[in-house]
Amino acid sequence: MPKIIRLATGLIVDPVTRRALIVRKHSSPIFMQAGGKIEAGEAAFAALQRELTEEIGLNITSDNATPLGQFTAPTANETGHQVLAEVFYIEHSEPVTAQSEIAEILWVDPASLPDIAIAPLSRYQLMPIAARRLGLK
Ligand SMILES: Nc1nc2c([nH]c(=O)n2[C@@H]2O[C@H](COP(=O)(O)OP(=O)(O)OP(=O)(O)O)[C@@H](O)[C@H]2O)c(=O)[nH]1
Repeated sequence: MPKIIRLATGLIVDPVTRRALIVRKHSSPIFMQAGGKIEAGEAAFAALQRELTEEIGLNITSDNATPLGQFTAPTANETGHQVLAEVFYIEHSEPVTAQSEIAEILWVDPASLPDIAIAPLSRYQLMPIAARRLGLK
């Protein structure tokens, strides 16, 4: 049976520069959405608030995060497993800073991704949404 990992992730975009944010953790060579696992009994939005503060020092409220719904994709790091992600769209035009578990932050053109390893959820599902919403496609 494939394992399902429940995540809360942010599709964070800068509407001024028309770029989308992806991050890489020290533990992985693959770029992906900021966010992480939803803990038992935790609401998806609360999980995302906790993860974004921990990872990039970004504090979100329900006023600046719009739910996009649930998305599934193969996991980035473990073969044969799936992520089930609750995704929130967040417009943010201020600098963000990588906190302890994050090795790198990248603002990318979602319509023309750089030649780097990017998790399936980001590459095939969320970057196309960002590109459309930013008027790039
Ligand atoms: N955060 C995040 N994780 C993703 C994405 N796509 C994807 O396959 N994953 C996978 O989902 C899992 C999430 O783990 P995580 O390490 O981000 O979660 P976490 O912060 O709660 O980790 P922890 O268990 O070390 O506390 C990893 O296996 C990761 O590779 C994505 O876009 N964002």
